[in-house]
Amino acid sequence: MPELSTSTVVLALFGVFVISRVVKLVNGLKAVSYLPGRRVPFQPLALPGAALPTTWWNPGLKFPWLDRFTFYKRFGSENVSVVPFMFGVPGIYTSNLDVARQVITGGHKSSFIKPESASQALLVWGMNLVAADNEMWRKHRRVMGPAFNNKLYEFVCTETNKIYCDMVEIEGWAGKTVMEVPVIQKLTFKVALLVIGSCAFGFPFTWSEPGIAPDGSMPVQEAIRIVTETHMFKIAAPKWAWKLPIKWIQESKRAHEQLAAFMRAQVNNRKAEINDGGSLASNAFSMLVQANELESGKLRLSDEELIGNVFIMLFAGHETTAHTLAATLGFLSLHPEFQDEIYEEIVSVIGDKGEPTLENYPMFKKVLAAFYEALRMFPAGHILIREAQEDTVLTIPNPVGEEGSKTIPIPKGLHVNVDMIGVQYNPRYFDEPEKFKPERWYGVAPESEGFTAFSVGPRMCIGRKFATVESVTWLAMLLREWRTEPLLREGETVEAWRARVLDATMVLTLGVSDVPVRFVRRGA
Ligand code: HEM
Repeated sequence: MPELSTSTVVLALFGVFVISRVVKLVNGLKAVSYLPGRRVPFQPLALPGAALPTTWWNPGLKFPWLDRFTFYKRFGSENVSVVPFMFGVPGIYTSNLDVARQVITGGHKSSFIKPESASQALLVWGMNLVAADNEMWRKHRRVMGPAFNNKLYEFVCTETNKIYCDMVEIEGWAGKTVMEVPVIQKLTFKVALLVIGSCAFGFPFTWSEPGIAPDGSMPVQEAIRIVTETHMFKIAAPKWAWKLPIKWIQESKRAHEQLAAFMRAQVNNRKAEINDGGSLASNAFSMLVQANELESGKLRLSDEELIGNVFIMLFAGHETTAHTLAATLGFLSLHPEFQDEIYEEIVSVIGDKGEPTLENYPMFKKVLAAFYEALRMFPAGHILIREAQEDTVLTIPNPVGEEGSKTIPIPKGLHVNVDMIGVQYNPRYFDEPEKFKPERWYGVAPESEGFTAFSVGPRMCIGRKFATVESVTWLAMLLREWRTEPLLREGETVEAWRARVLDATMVLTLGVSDVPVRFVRRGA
């Protein structure tokens, strides 16, 4: 037999590789029923595609944001496919709500679930409502549901008022006429963390930095802050990385361990209190334990699941609310006329000195509209990933102006991703979607499903009212006293500020870039 030269072998292997990639592409195209779209080397939502920057050849994580005006228009459809030929699974991206409803509404009969790869990051503290599917989801929602009630929202309202007053005092705003805040997220993240700390966890957090406890242990407030800030490391780092003698890694490890022990003790304390007939506190943790004690057998959550649900409130509710508040102030800085309308509304509801209450929360229609509009333009939960757990079908409505719909087969394993940015910028639902127009929400009931950025159907965000009560309360307190303006760099125009600042950052959630603002005291 003639000997094969090295170059022949390399060429043959290369040929096999090319053929295998062509086969992968052809299979991918078949899986998405040849829907038009992008053909790319890597799936955008998984490694390595997600880690590489968005370029002409790699969509990356940020493409739904960068292409928000053009992606669906370019392919003439609200449903577009992204098929990788090197690595990853093919997927359909939808900006259509009828299609979204078919995949995200869940329920025990749903053909779609959250893929394991997407839920993994959420399981650090135990199974929870966000990560669960099918029967497991029903079990968690049944226990979590009762904790989200008016007693909790009243507590959110009073705590937010208190946190605002602490902020003014401790940050030294009292008596000042101008306050420059180079990154408003520094404040909004702290507000959101303290509100979740008090109202979800039930710990009395304070605006001033907590010191080290006399026995040298880390205070809970500090542990929660560290755990929140190092969450991505916890998800991504291999076990050995935790042994590295790097100060912040060791600090994070200590924070995780202390918090885990603390939470276990807290579950036991709360159970004992409830079983002894003690009065029920207003925080979500206590109400969750209470609702769970009423369940029995398979319907009862384990201690680990209870803790998983308390933590998921932190991860689902902290960054999302903080970034939306930052975006709201960013947009309002560009719209002084709208701020004046908001100011009049606030004074008409609570006067010059009063504090917002849950009762008057629905009267802050314009404050809420500003928050909802900022959320529409920066939808924090920007991508809802689902995977077909069996062969099924999707009904796809025809383009705007054409009656009817068509049905396409969806094979098991295909990803159908609801592109929330695509939905919120879809002209079918919002006219002039790229414009900040809070008035589009006037007259829409606060509980309406129209605010789709919180998702739709039974799996809609359970923390929606928590987030809006907190945000409206904080904004009402702030905007009654202060006017917000863009904090410009030397020689910068307002248009340049807008282009620099109102851009997105994207990791687990979508946020706005650092927002620099200047607060000017009203009447000064
Ligand atoms: C502006 C703030 C918020 C936004 C934009 C937001 C958005 C969302 C979205 C889009 C979902 C659906 C996710 C999916 O199906 O994959 C969701 C679910 C969820 N959110 Fe929020 N959220 C916010 C605040 C909160 C807060 C404050 C909490 C808790 C205190 C919270 C807790 C949850 C939970 C537990 C779920 C899972 C619900 C289920 O699957 O039944 N969220 N959120």
